[in-house]
Amino acid sequence: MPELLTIQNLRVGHGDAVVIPNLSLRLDQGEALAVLGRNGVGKTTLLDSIIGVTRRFGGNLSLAGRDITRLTPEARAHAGIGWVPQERNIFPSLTVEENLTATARPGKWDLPRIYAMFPRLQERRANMGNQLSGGEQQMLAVGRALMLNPRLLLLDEPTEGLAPIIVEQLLASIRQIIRDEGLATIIVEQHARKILKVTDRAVILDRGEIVHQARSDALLADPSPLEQHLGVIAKGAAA
Ligand SMILES: Nc1ncnc2c1ncn2[C@@H]1O[C@H](COP(=O)(O)OP(=O)(O)OP(=O)(O)O)[C@@H](O)[C@H]1O
Repeated sequence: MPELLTIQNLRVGHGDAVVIPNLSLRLDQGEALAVLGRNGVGKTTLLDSIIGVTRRFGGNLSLAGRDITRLTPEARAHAGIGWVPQERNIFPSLTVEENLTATARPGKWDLPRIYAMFPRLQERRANMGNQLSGGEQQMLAVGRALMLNPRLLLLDEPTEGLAPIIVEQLLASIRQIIRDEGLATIIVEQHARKILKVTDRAVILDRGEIVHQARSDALLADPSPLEQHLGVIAKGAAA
């Protein structure tokens, strides 16, 4: 598969603090990557650096062969990076449908497809953003990112704070986006074992560095690196 995202010797952080000292990573077209690690190791900072909202001290990024290192977040979105932030950032005073269409761009992901994937959003299409449950907000955040018709989708802890049945529904939708639609995706997730069933490959971060990388099926077959690097988190997520 041709290369989609290439990160070379990236050094980023916030203010004067370097969170990721020197990270290189490659994602192929259509590939799904899980980013795992304990709290505070820099997973969100990695996603933030791909959308361009961190302070960069060095290194570069390219998307489908185009250098995006110096592009603004808006220009990166235009270049094809869709982002679902941890906070979801739903527009509270817009309806579900307005949230979906406000930033949409033409392509195969349109309202009928989003509603087919998330029938609940169609039922709630006239409700305001601030009238939604956590699960509905997360579906809306994913739907809105897809409506940008991105070539790369970034998901930051999509299942955080959701009830177990909603987590399963959302993971099924994410699996469909990855497996059936072939959309290249990077997912930060605390439910390590659940997300490994959806992704092709995983990296484990510790203090801003990749300390382990493997195919997801290999990590599921031998989860000892999860236990070594994630400790109680991996065990807690085993169910
Ligand atoms: N906007 C910010 N300003 C200053 N420091 C920040 C900011 N965002 C994150 N940090 C710091 O950067 C480090 C990495 O945080 P980050 O959120 O990337 O980790 P994480 O692995 O995503 O953790 P979590 O699972 O808790 O979200 C932490 O020490 C955090 O306090």
